[in-house]
Amino acid sequence: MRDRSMQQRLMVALDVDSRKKALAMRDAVGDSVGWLKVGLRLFVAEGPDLVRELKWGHKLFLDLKFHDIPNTVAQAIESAGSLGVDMVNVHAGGGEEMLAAAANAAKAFPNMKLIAVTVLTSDPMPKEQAREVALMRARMAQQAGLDGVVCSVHEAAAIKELCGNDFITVTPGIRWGGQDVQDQKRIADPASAIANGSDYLVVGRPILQAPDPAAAADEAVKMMESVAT
Ligand SMILES: O=c1ccn([C@@H]2O[C@H](COP(=O)(O)O)[C@@H](O)[C@H]2O)c(=O)[nH]1
Repeated sequence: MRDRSMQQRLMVALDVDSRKKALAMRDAVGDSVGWLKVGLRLFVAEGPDLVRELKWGHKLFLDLKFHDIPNTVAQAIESAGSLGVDMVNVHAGGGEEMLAAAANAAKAFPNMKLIAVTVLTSDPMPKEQAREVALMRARMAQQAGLDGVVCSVHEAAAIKELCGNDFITVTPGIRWGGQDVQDQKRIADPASAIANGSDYLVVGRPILQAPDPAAAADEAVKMMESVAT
């Protein structure tokens, strides 16, 4: 994946509370990022219509971390697939049967990537333990037929080693230049993310709260490029 342009590997988390703010942020970042991520806040506020509207011009990651009984999650995956999103996720804590049901439902949408959250980047568990759990869940997700995982940069290289380079790693918890860590626990900068095998970097507040969001995204891209082969 290292040959793709770094903008195409950068996802901005649209953690805002209205359609108006989401569209304004999309326009502000423009093609400095390849992906928009819609998470709980925006989806609960604006619903599927906005997801349909946002998916033109950027790739769309629907980050709702489904975690429920297998049948319910499979149905939610079908709904996400019908929305035409490019990526959707479940929480690996839902277990093997839930992951397999999700993967089975996703088969009807071959252009949509299905990934699983391993251990939240905000989880305070010790790093070694987080790594162990993340590796175990990544393997379980792969065996269930998923395309990849959400993990921190600290686990990305080990997951690639265990599951292979084609198994997607999406890494939030990105901070640089002394930025406020906020509620994140396992963080890394954009260059380290690329160096550790992250395929996609998720950046929220460092872009959303920047005086110039496109400049903040460009800064991240520059750091990503500094270690690209
Ligand atoms: O383990 C996880 C899974 C998802 N996220 C999401 O990524 C962004 C990060 O936002 P920042 O403002 O850059 O901290 C946010 O939407 C989370 O819901 C995560 O952080 N960690």
